[in-house]
Order: sequence, then structure tokens, then C-alpha cells
Amino acid sequence: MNQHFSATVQPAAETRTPEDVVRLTDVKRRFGATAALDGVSLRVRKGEILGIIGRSGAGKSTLIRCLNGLERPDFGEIFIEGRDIARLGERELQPLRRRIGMIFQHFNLLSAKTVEDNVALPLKIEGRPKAERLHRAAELLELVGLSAKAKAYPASLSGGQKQRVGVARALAARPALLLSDEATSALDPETTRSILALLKDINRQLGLTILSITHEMEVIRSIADRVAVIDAGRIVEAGPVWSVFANPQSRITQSLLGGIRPQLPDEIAASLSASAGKEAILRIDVAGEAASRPLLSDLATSIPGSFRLIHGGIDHIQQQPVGSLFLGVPTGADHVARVIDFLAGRGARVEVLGYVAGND
Ligand SMILES: Nc1ncnc2c1ncn2[C@@H]1O[C@H](COP(=O)(O)OP(=O)(O)OP(=O)(O)O)[C@@H](O)[C@H]1O
Repeated sequence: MNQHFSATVQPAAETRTPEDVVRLTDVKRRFGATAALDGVSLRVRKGEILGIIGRSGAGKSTLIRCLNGLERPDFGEIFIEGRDIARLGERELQPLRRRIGMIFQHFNLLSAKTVEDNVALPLKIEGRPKAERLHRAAELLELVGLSAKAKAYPASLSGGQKQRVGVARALAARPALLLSDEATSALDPETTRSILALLKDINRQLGLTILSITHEMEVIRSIADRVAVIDAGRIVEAGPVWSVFANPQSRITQSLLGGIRPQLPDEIAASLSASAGKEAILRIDVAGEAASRPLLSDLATSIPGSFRLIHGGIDHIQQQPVGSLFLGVPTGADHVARVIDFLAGRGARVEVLGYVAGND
């Protein structure tokens, strides 16, 4: 019964530019009969935050392991700063690995070392002198707002503080890329927001390139510039966050967005029927220019006949208005068709969700 009236948002073309920090081309990795990665192509440009989202088992961990050289792809190219890590030997991989800082869901701090020693650890591994290590650790602890905890041990820190230490440690060796592996999945919503704000801040201040792997759309929404959706080892959709949120093309993206996009209230959804009733229930998605105009007041003046606003609103993602509205529109004559034509003509995406008996 669902009818769509929409313009298609195409995934960004995966061509290479000198500004790419990461570029994957047709990367494949199988485990027996399972294709964990089934031809993944993507790129991360210098200074951008790319979010990769997928459900459990989609291939995210395999992708991370391929990026940091812990796993070798069966096929394809993985360029980090212009060098194909899939073809490097273990010795050549070491310096390249240091170009990647990582933060983890469970922080992975060393409990027997102080906060400053944890932060300085990558520099110790590089053989840097102690004075330089401590200076850099102090600098980074200030950046993440934890100078006062330099001599503390991880056990005395909250989850959010531990992740701040994790971020500082990941930045110690001045990486070209920060790889975030579900970095906020173990944190409460408020702490999650503060860590995401920190990452965004670091991205802006230092121009740091970030690849964030997550199963939470909220993470993508808060920090990413672009998003790639992975499912069964394939990138099924990619594009600027606001446009993917405004017009998700694949079922999996729609389902991952389900929790944070406005939905028809349950009591109305329960009374929907596929056969025409007195009132059609429309879902209207608008973004950009279409969401900036007085859509509903223009509808009311252009198409005489009542409609009711059931639910919805306009959000702002990457400074772009993106919204979903649910309208009840009386059936009869060609009224619903005229309302749909008007809205589609204004650049809105309209879906007839079904019909309800309507108010007498
Ligand atoms: N070492 C392995 N041996 C066998 N199968 C594997 C191995 N690693 C991954 N897989 C399989 O490959 C697929 C992708 O797994 P992967 O761990 O990359 O997904 P994921 O998106 O990270 O999932 P999760 O969010 O649950 O960690 C899954 O079907 C998984 O069972």
C-alpha cells in the first residue's frame, strides 16, 4: 500500500583524490562460507568524520581489523595515506599502524599505569625520551580536560573520564586517522554526548580525520559528516548525513533510523487499514530548501479542505533542516491526490501509510 514520491539520493562516487586519508577498493574477506566483507569500497577525506553504521554481524569489526592491519583482506586495496597496507609485510606495517590512533568501547587502559603513563604509552613504544612523553601527555590531558587526573589510576575514573584518557592516548603519536570502535557504546547518554562533543571539537581544532564505527544512529547524527551503511559485508548506502537521514534508500538504513526519526504514534498505527477509510494518513519527509518553506500554511491556502497535523517536526542536521510530518487528510473526490501532488511539487517525499475511519 505504501506509495513513494521522491527524488533519489545517490551514494557519493568512490573516486580517489590526494586528500583521501583512507581509501578501500573492493575489499573482500571470507571466513569459511561467510563473506564478512563482500567488496567494500569507501574513502575518508582528510579532516572529515566518516561514520560507518551497521547491525551486529554486518562486518564492522572485520573492517576495523583490516584497516589497522590485524586482518588481511582476501582481495582488494586498502590505502592509508597513499600506501596499500594490504601488501605490506609485518615490519613495514609497524610505522603505518602508528599513523592510526584507536579508541575502544571498553577503553583498554592499563590498570597498573597512571593516567599520564597510559597517555604517553604510544610514545614510549616509539622510544621517545621521558621528558617529551610527559610534556605531550600533559598537553593532551589538558585538551581532554583531565589535567587534574594525571597521577590517578584508571580504577578511580568514571567511564567518561576513562574514554577521555583513551582519546588522549590515541592522539599521543599525532596520528593521521582516529579509528573509533564503538567508543561510546558502554557509556550513558549524557557521557556519550560529552565524548562525542570532545571528538567533534578535536576534529575541528586539529583537523583530525575520524572514522567512527558504531551501531548507534545517534552517534552518526551528532558527529559524522558522511555516513556509510554496511550490511552483510557490503556498503548499501552512503552520503552526507543529512541527506541519508532525510531520504534513506535501503530497508536497513530505514530500520537503523527507526529509533530516532519521528514515527506515527502507536495508537494511530494500530488502527491503520489498507482499504480506503474516511481519512488518509500521510508521512511527509522534507529536507533542505523544501523544509525551509511554510509548507503547511501554503497547503492550507492552495488546496481547500481540511487536514490535521498528527505528529512530527523539523530537526537540524549539519545545519540543514530535515523533518517528518504526519498528516490526516480527508478522503473524497481527488482531495488526497491533490494534497500529494502539491506536497511532491514542493520537494517533499510523501508516503500514504494507510487509512483510518476518521472523525465524524
Ligand atoms: N574469525 C572469524 N571466524 C569466523 N567467522 C567470523 C570471524 N570474524 C567474523 N566472522 C563472521 O563475519 C561476519 C562479520 O563479523 P564482524 O565481527 O565483522 O561483524 P560486526 O559488524 O563487527 O558485528 P558486531 O557488531 O556484533 O561485533 C559475522 O557473520 C561473523 O560471524
